[in-house]
Amino acid sequence: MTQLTDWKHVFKLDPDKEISDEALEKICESGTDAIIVGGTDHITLDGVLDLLSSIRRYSVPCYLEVTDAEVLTPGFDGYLIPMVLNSTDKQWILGQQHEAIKEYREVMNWDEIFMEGYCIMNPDCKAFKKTSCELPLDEDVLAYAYMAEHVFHLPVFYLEYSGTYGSAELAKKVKNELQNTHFIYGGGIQTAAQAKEMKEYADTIVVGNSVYTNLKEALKTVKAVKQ
Ligand SMILES: CC(C)=CCC/C(C)=C/CC/C(C)=C/CC/C(C)=C/CC/C(C)=C/CC/C(C)=C/CC/C(C)=C/COP(=O)(O)OP(=O)(O)O
Ligand SMILES: O=P(O)(O)OC[C@@H](O)CO
Ligand SMILES: [Mg+2]
Repeated sequence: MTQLTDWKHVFKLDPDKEISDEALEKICESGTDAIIVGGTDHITLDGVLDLLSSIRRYSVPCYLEVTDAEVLTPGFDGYLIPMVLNSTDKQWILGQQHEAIKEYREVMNWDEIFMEGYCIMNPDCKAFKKTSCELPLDEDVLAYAYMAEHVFHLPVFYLEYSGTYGSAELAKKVKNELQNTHFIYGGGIQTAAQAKEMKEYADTIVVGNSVYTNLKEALKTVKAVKQ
């Protein structure tokens, strides 16, 4: 199975959104490196389990991005745990994680768990509002990337523009800041050209909403970064 550090392209599917069997087949058979199941709002255990069982018809690796401890469930190939570095509220950096660790530490297998240092850059997205983020300047983002690698030794730094296409110039600067921490970019990728541009700098690009709005174009992003 492809390791997270080898991922070039992933699709992120939201258990709160409808997807047809036909669309799911195209996504899972697209050649993407993995599917991440995750979202910010209305994430229920039933929704997560339904999506997991549909994805399990295919061989693509499937990871859960844990945004609510209530939906933690076995059966995924791996678990991604966000820490929102530009949140102004400690609960989204360490607090929720701390509470969950008290409950789950006995069953935590660190070979399949990856902490993600998030920097959320779109003030209009749900995750930015929910986690009371402040919009960082470029120099702040670079300092967060530096902290992710050298202070917290996080396996992943995630530059998140959910819902809007971000700055490739900033992504380039972030890449230059990271040597060991894996760099994920996500947000607003709708076309092959955008996927290619961000993949110049990010180790992995994530395509989310556009699978629900223009699947045909979204599928082209896979080939664009794998050539
Ligand atoms: C039982 C079992 C199998 C256990 C396995 C062991 C295990 C994995 C234990 C984990 C324990 C642990 C530390 C859990 C953490 C729990 C937790 C709730 C952490 C907080 C995470 C967090 C900071 C969430 C905030 C929201 C956030 C950052 C979401 C990230 C995803 C994101 C930005 C989505 C984009 O928004 P989207 O929803 O797509 O927006 P649209 O709908 O507008 O598109
Ligand atoms: O939905 P989009 O904007 O593609 O963003 C993907 C992902 O980074 C969301 O967490
Ligand atoms: Mg989404």
